Amino acid sequence: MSSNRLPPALAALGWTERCSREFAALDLRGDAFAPARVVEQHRHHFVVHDGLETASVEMNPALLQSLRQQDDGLSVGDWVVLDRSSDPQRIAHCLPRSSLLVRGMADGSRQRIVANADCALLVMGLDGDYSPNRLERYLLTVRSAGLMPVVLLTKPDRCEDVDARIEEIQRLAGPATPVHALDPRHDDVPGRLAPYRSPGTTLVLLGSSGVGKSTCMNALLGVSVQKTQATREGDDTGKHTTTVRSLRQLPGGACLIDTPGLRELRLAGRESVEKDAFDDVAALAAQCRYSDCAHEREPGCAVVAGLPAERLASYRKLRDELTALARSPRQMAERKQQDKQVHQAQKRFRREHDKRR
Ligand SMILES: Nc1nc2c(ncn2[C@@H]2O[C@H](COP(=O)(O)OP(=O)(O)OP(=O)(O)O)[C@@H](O)[C@H]2O)c(=O)[nH]1
Ligand SMILES: [Zn+2]
Repeated sequence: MSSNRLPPALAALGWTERCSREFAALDLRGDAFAPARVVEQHRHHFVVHDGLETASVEMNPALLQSLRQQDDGLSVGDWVVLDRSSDPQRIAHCLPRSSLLVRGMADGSRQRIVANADCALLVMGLDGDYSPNRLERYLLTVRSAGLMPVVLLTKPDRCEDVDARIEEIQRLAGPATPVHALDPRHDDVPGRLAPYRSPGTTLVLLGSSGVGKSTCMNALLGVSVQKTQATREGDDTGKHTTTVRSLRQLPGGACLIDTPGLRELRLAGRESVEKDAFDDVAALAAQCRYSDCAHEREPGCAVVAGLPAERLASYRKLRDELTALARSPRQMAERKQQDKQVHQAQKRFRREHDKRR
C-alpha cells in the first residue's frame, strides 16, 4: 500500500505503511477485525481509537496470556486489532512496535511508558527542577528506545541566566539534539515545535510534575481553556494536573502523548551508555592507550584526561548503574531465558534443515 492510499482516518492517528504490512502479515480473514490505537490505559481496560470513534475495551484472554508470558502488555500508543465478532468487542492482537519507551522499577521490573512514539519532548523547568544529571538519564532512556529527543526548557522567567543554561544543556545533549527555552504560557509553542510535529508523527511529553507539560499540550491543541492551575508562590512543583497517559490528535496531523510527571527515571538495563548519551566518551575512548580501558586509573586514559570532571562523574554513575543492573538476579534470569529460547530455535531450525536434505 503506498502512502497516499493509507486509510486517512488511521493515518491521522499515526498509522504508517509499516503498520499496514504488519496488519497484513497477521493474515486475518473476514471483516470482523479492525485496527485501532490505544489512546488511554486504565487498570482494567483500554480506550482505543479506530480513526472514527473511541471505545472502552479489554484484551481477549489469549492475547492477555501470550503477552504475560513474554512479560509484556499493552501501553498507550500501541496499535492493536479489535475482534468485533465477540460481544463485547475485544483486543485480539498487538502489532509489532516501532519503538517502546520503558523505565526500570525499584523491584527490578520494567514499566512500559509509551509505544510507537517517534519523538520525546523532554520538558525541564529552569527553576528548581533544573538538573543536567536527570536530563542525561532521560536522553539515555529515550535514545536507547529509538526516539528522537527534543529538550524544552520551561520557566525561563524563573532563571537569571537562560543563555548559559541553554549552552550547558546543548553541550551535554550534543549538537544533533534541539534545545529550546520557552514559556509555554505565552510563547508560540506550535510554531517552535513545528519541525517535530509533521503529519503521522507521534510525540511524547516527558518530565517532572509541574514543569509545564499540560501547558505545552494545551498550546499545541490550540485550546485556551487552561486545565492547568496557578503555581503556588514559592513552590516550583505547581499543582498536579495529569493523572493518566493519553494520546491526542493535534491540529496538523501529529499525535501527542501526555504523561503524568515521573518522580524518578530508573534505567531499564538495556541502554548503551556510550552510544546513547555519551558519544564524547566513545570518541575519546578511541584514543585511550589500552583498548579495554575502564576509564578509571589506567595510564594514558584519554577519557579521564579530556572529559570535564562533572561529565566524567555522571558518565561513571550511569555506567556503573547499568553494570549493576546487568548483574541483578532478575536480568540474569531473563538472559538465561532468552539464551534458552535462541538455543531451542536453533535446534528446531537444524532439525528442519536436516529433514529437508
Ligand atoms: N512561571 C512560569 N510558570 C509556568 C511556565 N510554564 C508553565 N507554568 C505553570 O506551571 C504550572 C504547572 O504547569 P503544568 O502544565 O500543569 O505542568 P505539568 O508538567 O503538566 O504537571 P503534571 O500534570 O503534574 O505532570 C502551571 O501553573 C503553569 O501555568 C513558565 O514558563 N513559567
Ligand atoms: Zn580510558
